[in-house]
This record gives sequence, C-alpha cells and structure tokens, in this order.
Amino acid sequence: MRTAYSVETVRAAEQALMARLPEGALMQRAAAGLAAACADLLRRAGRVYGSRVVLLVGTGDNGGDALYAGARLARRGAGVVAVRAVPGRAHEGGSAALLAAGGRVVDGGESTTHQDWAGRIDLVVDAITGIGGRGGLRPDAAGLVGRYTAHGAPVVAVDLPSGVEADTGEVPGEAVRADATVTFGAYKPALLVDPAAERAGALRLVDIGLGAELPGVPDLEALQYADVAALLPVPAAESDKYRRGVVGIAAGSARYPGAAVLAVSGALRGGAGAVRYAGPGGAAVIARHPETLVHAGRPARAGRVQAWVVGPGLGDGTDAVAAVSDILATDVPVLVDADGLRLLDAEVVRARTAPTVLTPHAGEAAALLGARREEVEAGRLAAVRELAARFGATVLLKGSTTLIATDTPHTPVRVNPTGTGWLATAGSGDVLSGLTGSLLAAGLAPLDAASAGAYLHGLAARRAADGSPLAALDVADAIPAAWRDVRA
Ligand SMILES: NC(=O)C1=CN([C@@H]2O[C@H](COP(=O)(O)OP(=O)(O)OC[C@H]3O[C@@H](n4cnc5c(N)ncnc54)[C@H](OP(=O)(O)O)[C@@H]3O)[C@@H](O)[C@H]2O)[C@@H](O)CC1
Ligand SMILES: [K+]
Repeated sequence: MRTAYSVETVRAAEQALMARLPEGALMQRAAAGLAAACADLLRRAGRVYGSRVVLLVGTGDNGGDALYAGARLARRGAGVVAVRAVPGRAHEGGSAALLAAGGRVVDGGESTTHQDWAGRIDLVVDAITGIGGRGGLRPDAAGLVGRYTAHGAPVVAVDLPSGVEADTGEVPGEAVRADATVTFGAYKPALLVDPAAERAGALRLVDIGLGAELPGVPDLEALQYADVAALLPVPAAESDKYRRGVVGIAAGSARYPGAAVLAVSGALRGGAGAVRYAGPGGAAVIARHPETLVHAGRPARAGRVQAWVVGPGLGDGTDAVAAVSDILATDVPVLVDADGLRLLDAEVVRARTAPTVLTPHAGEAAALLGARREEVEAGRLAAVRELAARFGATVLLKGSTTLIATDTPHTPVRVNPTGTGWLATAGSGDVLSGLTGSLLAAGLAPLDAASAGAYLHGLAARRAADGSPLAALDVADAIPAAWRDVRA
C-alpha cells in the first residue's frame, strides 16, 4: 500500500522525531537522499563531475534541503549555482555549506555568469517551496522558474513541485512541472492527486526515519498488486453460482442498448456467480453474452440478487425512474452510475440500510454538488469527500485521478494508481460499474469493491490499449488478464 499524509501530520511526526535527534539531522538525511537522486539523473545523461546544476531556492527549509544537497554535488565536482527567489534570503547553514563546497549563491535578478549557462544546464532543482508553500507561485518565483526551465533541462522538485497545494492536490496558480520529485518521510496527497500529481513526474521517497512517528491511518492510500490480490474473491470448493453471488444489472434502454451489453460484460468478469439483467436490452445482451439471466420487466420482479447496478444508458423515462426507485428500495448493496445519478435523491440514499456506491465522473459529480465541472476537476479530493458525506455513500469519482471516499470518519480516501488516458472512451464507465457491482455481489465491502474494481479496470485498459486507442469492450475482454496479473 502506498500511503500519503497531510502536512499537519507530517509536521507533527517530524517534531516528534527531531526532538530525539541532533539539530539538523533530518535535513541532512533529506539532503543526502536528494543528492543521490540528482546524481542518478545526472549520471543517466553523462556524469556528475563537470555537470551544471542550478538550484532555485526559496526562503525556507525546502531551499535548505537543496543547498545542502548542492554542496554534496559540488564536492563531487558538479558546478552548482543556487539562485535565490527572494534577494538576500535563503537558508543560512545551507548557503554556507554550498559556498564552502565551491558552489555559488546569487539572486534571481542578478546578471551573472551562470546565465550564460542558459542552454547548457544539466539539471534544475526546484526548491522554492515545499510543504510551507501556499497559493501558487508568487510572480517573481514563477518568472525565475520560467527562465531556468525554458531550455528543457530536467527538473527535480524537492518534496513537492513548488506552487501545488500539498494537502489537496490543487494548483491554484503557477506551479513547477517536474520530471521527478524527491519527497521526504512520506508522500503528501498532492503527489498522488491531479492536477498536482501530474506535475510531479516520477516519485522517489527518501526514508528519513519518520515511519514510526506516523499514525497507522493515513489520509490517502493507493492499493498495489498485493493489496488487490488479497481482496479478490476466490471460489471455494463447495461454491455454487448462488453462493458466489448474483449481480443484477439494470442498464440500457431502447435508445442506448449498448450500455446494457457493456455493463454485463464487466459484471461477467467480476467474480459473481451469475449476472441477472433487467430491462429492455435483453436481446442485445443475450446475443453477446448468452450466459446472462435476462428479465424484460421491472427489476423488482427480476429475482434475488446480492447487489444491483443501476444507471448506465438508462435514459430518464418512466422505466428509468421505476428501476432506480425499485433498486434503492432493496436491502442489498447498490451501485448507481450515469443516468441513475441524475435520478438520485440524497435523502433516499441516506435512508438505505444497505451500502450505496456512486460512480460519477467530474460532470456528474458537479451536477450532484451543484458546482461547476471545472471546480470538481480542480478540487477532486474535496469533491469526493463532500459527495460521500452528503449522500452517506461510498463515492468513486472517475477521471485523471480516480478517487474513492466513504462517509465513515477517519477512513483514508483511496487513490487508484492504474489507468491510461485512452480510458476516456465511450462506454468504459459502464464496464467499470458492472465489474464493481459484481465484486459487491461477491461480498467485498463497498470501499474494497470500488477500489479493486477501479484498479482492475485501469490495468485492463492499459493491457488493452498498449499505446493505442481502445474500445470499451476491449477493456472488458482484458479484465481476466488483469486479474491474473494481480494474482501472479
Ligand atoms: N520539518 C522538517 O523536519 C523537515 C523539513 N524538510 C523540508 O522543509 C520543507 C518545509 O520547510 P518550511 O516549513 O520552511 O517551508 P517551505 O516549504 O520551505 O516554504 C517556506 C517559505 O516559502 C515562502 N512561500 C510560501 N508560499 C509561497 C509561494 N506561493 N511562492 C513563493 N514563496 C512562498 C514563504 O516565505 P515568506 O516569504 O512568506 O516568508 C514560506 O515561509 C519541507 O517541504 C521539506 O523540504 C526536510 O528537510 C525534512 C525535515
Ligand atoms: K519544491
């Protein structure tokens, strides 16, 4: 499991650890890890000795980390220039260490020889702000970043790309775009959540001994192969199809019969013993998936299921309204997606005795929150938490970073690490809802079903795309291979 902690938690852990260590020890650990990461990058393109490194340093300890790391690189023969974002202000000990190692410290506005390097910089180290930064880069700092990154030298961010909001992943103004980020002690939420995460590049976590001081429950967590493998259902020797769970799918309409096929195709790969389909798309479903149990009438009369999926391609006619109300009235877990989300009443969802899972994309989430789509995309973490609290549900917010939150306090939000840009294709969400519904029917808890579903779906999409565009059914077809990858 990859975990992330808020700034407040990281600072408290650092305080506790620092109290037991000699002054400055943590910064030295951070600087050593940062220097090693920079040296690796420099070696990839040539060597450390004789390379040209520019440190963009702010006024705080983030700059201090870079200055001490710069001193280490200078001692190995790199030419290191620290450029202060605020004239005359930078970490004193770090500045002295860099000067003593043969590096230089200049101010951003100064015309000095290092500017002749412009096109010949091998590495830019961004240390303007770390966890102490607020509100996007100030104009002077942004100007400095623009000047030194214009020639395409690789950029390593220290702790976080400067300008991103550490706790939320928001990017309120100008921010650095890094090729790699070297972070200390623990990942911060911004490193896992877009739009900030997308500016961080490759992540490298430096152990500074913080682990024992961090609480057991993080703010965010991202499942990895082993975590997902442990969640996936395994049929026992005595399992029959009903014991493995039956998932009901209420999807599709005369106008959108394809959604029924896609949701069923996901559900068939999710581990439930059988898939029951209720709605007008039965003929299309049977043509593609003859193993489905189809029912042409209302879901209430379709027969017993262990979980329902309602919404994909349902439209908004009377049948759609009836399907949503039938299904929300049941006492089994329900996943509501797509058109079903437009027919939701928060009070009805809150009053349910069994769990409800909502799977909106940003536009649907915005409609549920009465916000604008751009607001949801800019503040995904806040949006998913707010939706979960408002509906008393588990919410999977799809998008460039898929997030899953529950309404249970002190439960980490899950971040899905798999996926590909090619997943933004019509019908792929229908496959995800079928798959996740099937995992619910197989007995997974809502948070686990949603996060394992998103994980497998993203992995299947990567396999199916393999660098090329994909269609939603390709994703469904690749789920068994993704499942085997995870289990391997
Ligand atoms: N704690 C520890 O044990 C360890 C901490 N470590 C390191 O320390 C880092 C945290 O250091 P920190 O607390 O000094 O804050 P930091 O991120 O350097 O920002 C400082 C200053 O930036 C300024 N500023 C703010 N917003 C701005 C903006 N938008 N645009 C431009 N400037 C802006 C503002 O200065 P102001 O001008 O307001 O005085 C603020 O005071 C942490 O990320 C990690 O790298 C590691 O060594 C491991 C051990
Ligand atoms: K930084």
